[in-house]
Amino acid sequence: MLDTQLLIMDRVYNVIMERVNASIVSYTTAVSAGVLSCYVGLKVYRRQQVKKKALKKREESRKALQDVQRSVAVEITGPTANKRKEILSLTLPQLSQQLTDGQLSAVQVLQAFQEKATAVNDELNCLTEPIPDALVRAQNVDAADQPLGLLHGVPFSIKENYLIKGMVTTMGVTKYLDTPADHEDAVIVQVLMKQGAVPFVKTNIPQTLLSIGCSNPVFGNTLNQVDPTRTPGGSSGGEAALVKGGGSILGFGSDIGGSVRIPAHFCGICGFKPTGQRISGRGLMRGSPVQGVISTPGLMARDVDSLALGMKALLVPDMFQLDPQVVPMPFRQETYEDKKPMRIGYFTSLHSCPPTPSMGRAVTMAKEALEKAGHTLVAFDPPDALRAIVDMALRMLTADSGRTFSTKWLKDEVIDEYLEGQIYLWTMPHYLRKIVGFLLKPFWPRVARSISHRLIGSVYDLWQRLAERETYIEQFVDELNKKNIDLLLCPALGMPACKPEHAGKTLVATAYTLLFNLLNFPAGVVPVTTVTEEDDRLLDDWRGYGNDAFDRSMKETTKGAVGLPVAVQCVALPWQEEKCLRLMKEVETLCPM
Ligand SMILES: CCCCCCCC/C=C\CCCCCCCC(=O)NCCS(=O)(=O)O
Repeated sequence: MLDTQLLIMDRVYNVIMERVNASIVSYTTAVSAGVLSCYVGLKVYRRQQVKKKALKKREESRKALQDVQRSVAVEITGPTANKRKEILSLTLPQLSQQLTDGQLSAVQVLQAFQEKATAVNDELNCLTEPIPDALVRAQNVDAADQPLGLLHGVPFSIKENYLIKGMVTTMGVTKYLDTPADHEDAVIVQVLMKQGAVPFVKTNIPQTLLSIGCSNPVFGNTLNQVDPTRTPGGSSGGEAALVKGGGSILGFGSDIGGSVRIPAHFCGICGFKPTGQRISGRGLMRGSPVQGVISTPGLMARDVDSLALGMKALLVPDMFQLDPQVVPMPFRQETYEDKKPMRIGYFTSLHSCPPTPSMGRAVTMAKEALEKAGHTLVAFDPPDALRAIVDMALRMLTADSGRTFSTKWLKDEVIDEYLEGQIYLWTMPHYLRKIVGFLLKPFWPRVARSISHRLIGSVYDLWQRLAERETYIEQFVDELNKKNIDLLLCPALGMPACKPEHAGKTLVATAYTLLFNLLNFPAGVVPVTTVTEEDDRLLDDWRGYGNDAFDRSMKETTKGAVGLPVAVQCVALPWQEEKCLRLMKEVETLCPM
């Protein structure tokens, strides 16, 4: 009897447990499915909200730009239109002279540039927003009893990452759309305004600023006027596109790996980045607070004299007071105007990153012209460039394993279509870098090396890298001294303007610009030629470093670039901005475009 009872109880227990188990499984499945769909739903919802927010801002900025455009519209054939054409054809020194003499008014000049800038924007999408009180500022300049400074009444444009009180600064990231700058304008803007200049528009950038393209989910993609299927470059791409289109006479950007020089070269204008702390970077939002690769503001214009005047206007006591970290050294006009023959080092290629054919040809062209003009050109081979670019610069740029990207800038953001692949390069985990590097090494050693480079794992590691950089700078300077040279002429980049979809795959081309951020030398680019049919033919046999993935992307994007501008790069020793600009001016004079 007891046995039967036990058996029945056992069966009942089993039946109950089976049911309980079954319901636990279905309950757990249901809960997990619920949690998962809530998570996915929330993600999708958040994404939509981010997209909506971005589109709302884009629409607002489009309307604000249209309002400006309407407010300055005039009869195309009337006298005002003719005067505006005349204003737009002047160089910066001519324009500031005529404003100072009272031949032109600040309002008249501002309106000419507002009309042109908005027209260029209709074509290229290079502007982000108009600066709201530009007209009032121009009116105040006109009301002054005497000229206010070197740039009395000159309108200028700034990259989106320059803070302007009351305006948002986003770097193409929507989480910053709700926080307009409440403090003060960037120091550069303050100093230029004290010199009588009028900031009037902000220009487009790539999301996060660490790209050589110019696209972001808030303001969209900017086009290159010379070939709209190509990018104007980055990160100061909107600025270069605007200056090239004639919508601004003086533009300001920032540069940690070439962001002023690359877009200037892609668009066919002049661009200059000084030594870090020669001009103030205070009030600029940065893509990365990296150590050892120096980010600095820079200038863009159609000619070198305009860059020199821009520098002169900045290097004044107002700047040294507003930012005491800036070296208080005024512009040395006599060095810029010096006529003594120069001794210049040159190279047409870095062994670790050979440029596509037009880039080396441009250097040879400028070298021969300089020699003919009486200067001495000496071959120079930058020491250990691959180690400098990969083991020092790239390693320091990715020192935080991409955490600034993934947690600070891009968490819960829509990532720009042209940035997606590149983000992976910054954020790839160390173990994966090692595996990918190991697999690629036998076929593409350079690609393997730049992917699998060791991340910086400790403060000790960081100190070692910073010390290595110091030693490298000394080694580089020693090599220059041995040859008795303090100026360099070299390719502006590894290739002419690329297509936006190739911007992330051709970063290797930045070896030429990044090197001088690592060294912290002043450097600028001047257009000297355009890509020819012959350059395009030579490209067919071009293999670069070893026809690896980097070379193939550079080749693919360079194919068909006939007619695109090609610049050379001029470089000087730290604090020798005036010498660098002098070499740029000489190249510009000897190789007119
Ligand atoms: C010779 C071998 C090369 C190996 C591969 C190197 C790959 C290079 C990878 C990355 C280079 C980073 C360049 C990033 C573009 C920089 C754009 C820029 O300057 N942005 C400005 C940011 S700022 O904070 O406003 O200054």
